[in-house]
Amino acid sequence: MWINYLDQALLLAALAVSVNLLVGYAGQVSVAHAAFAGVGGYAVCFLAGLHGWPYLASLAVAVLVTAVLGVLIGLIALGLAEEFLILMTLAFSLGIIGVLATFDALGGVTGITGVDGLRLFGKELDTPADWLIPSAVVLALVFAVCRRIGESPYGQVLKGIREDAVATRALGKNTFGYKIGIFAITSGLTGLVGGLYSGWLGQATPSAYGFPLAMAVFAMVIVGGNANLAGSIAAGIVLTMIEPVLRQVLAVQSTQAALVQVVLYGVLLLLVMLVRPQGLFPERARKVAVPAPEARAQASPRPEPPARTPYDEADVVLRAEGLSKRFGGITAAKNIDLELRRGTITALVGPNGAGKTTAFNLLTGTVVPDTGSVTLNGAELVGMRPDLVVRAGLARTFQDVRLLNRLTCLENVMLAVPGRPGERLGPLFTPGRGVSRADREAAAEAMRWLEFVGMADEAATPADALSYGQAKLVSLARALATRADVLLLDEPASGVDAAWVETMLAMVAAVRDEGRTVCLVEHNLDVVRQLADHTCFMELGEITASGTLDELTGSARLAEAYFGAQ
Ligand SMILES: Nc1ncnc2c1ncn2[C@@H]1O[C@H](COP(=O)(O)OP(=O)(O)OP(=O)(O)O)[C@@H](O)[C@H]1O
Repeated sequence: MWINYLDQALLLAALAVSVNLLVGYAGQVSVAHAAFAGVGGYAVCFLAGLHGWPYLASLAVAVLVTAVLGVLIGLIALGLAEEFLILMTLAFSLGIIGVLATFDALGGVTGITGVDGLRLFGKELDTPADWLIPSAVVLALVFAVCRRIGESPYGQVLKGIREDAVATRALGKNTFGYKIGIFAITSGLTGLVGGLYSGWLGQATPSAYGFPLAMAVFAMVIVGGNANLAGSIAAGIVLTMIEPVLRQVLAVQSTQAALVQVVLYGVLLLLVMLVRPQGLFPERARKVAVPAPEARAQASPRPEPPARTPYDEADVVLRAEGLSKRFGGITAAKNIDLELRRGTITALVGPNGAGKTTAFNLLTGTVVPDTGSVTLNGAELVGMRPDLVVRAGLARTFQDVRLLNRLTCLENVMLAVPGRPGERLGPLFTPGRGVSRADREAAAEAMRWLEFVGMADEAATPADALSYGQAKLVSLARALATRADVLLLDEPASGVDAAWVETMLAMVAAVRDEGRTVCLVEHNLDVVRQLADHTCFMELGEITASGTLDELTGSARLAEAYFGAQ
């Protein structure tokens, strides 16, 4: 009796672990995963139960079918905002269960029942005790896979997506690809668990995989703690055991016990969300070790700054021609021509709403222009995904900083370091030390950029504990760590307290002295005067004047329209 419940607890815990990888790490809330488990369960009962397939082969099909289903549904649902994702996956979950219940071959509304005689490795799975080891092995396997992914550079990218998908994409990550990938992996894992669950139940029925199961799994994830896989196991086992304890220990009737269990799930969920929204166990923060000073020194020493070339003689690195963008009736960008020259700083100035941030969005591919072209070292960027634009060598910072709050400063910057093998699944599951070695090197490189901006002492500090000025410096380090040649800095000094402005100015000048090309949007003309080699004036989406700041401020029209008010 108790062993039977333990089997169930282990399998539900495995479901909770896989859903936690999706919800807790990647922040993608899916209600469809209980239904994916149902697809796995039906696949096994249909193939092994009704058609005599070997159990292992039918489990493999269950994993494959649910992973493919995950990709298909992910492609439709994951482009949506998070609140719509919940609704969309709820709709898919109802649809999947509804479709399964319509096929006569799958037993219609009663499902496939009376499945027995399943065998694994020659052993018949008959009694609850027979299911204990397969259930424990599946839980261990799901835990190992989810932990490997979650606590790796891949998992760091997932957490980045959870914190701020736009900022993570601006660090060169294909966020949509990662979302599809993790949706498919967790779907496949739930399909596997469903295959075991239905085998253990001896049936696959629409009611077993409906909304109550989805809620039970959510309760386990939330009570156990987001991104805490061990917490999900503990919560999975404890919550599943409520019903048997009510029945066996407190002698509550079985139908009442099931009802009380559902009510308790609800109460627990409410309590946890009100009192401890992060779950009973906090997020299991992966400790990225702060590199020792020797390790940092070895990480690609900075080359001597090249001698500076006068602005007019410097090569054009980035050229925008005829960029235009309308949003409904608003012309946010009109025929913008812009040249950024190697090793120089260009400033974009102009009144609020002039289109400066839009210009950055158009250059980086965040917004697709209606017309025009952008070339970086001769290569066309228009039409390229924003993460590929970063990889091509054009990175940006944001006016509102957009650090990944629950990640440390070091993790924020590490995430920008390109080419980490642990961000791909293949190397993660290949034996060898390549992933951890590359990770140590990335940490040393990230540390070098934190040192560069004077933030090395805050490496282990979560980003949300920084002052605004510190956060802007870390965001600069993060842009530098992308190794992009051209940096677009959106108001690097705005909102920064006086104590940090000088540091920020020195940093931006140092970035130029390294030979990188900078374009900055800035309202503070003192900052522009100190930094910019060239200034473009924007109004109503157009660049209407350019030259040195003194030339622009000398224009009577501009002085009256804008500079006079400064
Ligand atoms: N996604 C969008 N949808 C609709 N309108 C937009 C969008 N993005 C920008 N705009 C509009 O385009 C115009 C230019 O905005 P933008 O933010 O680029 O100006 P800005 O010069 O950066 O302003 P600020 O100095 O205040 O940051 C504004 O009228 C703005 O409302």
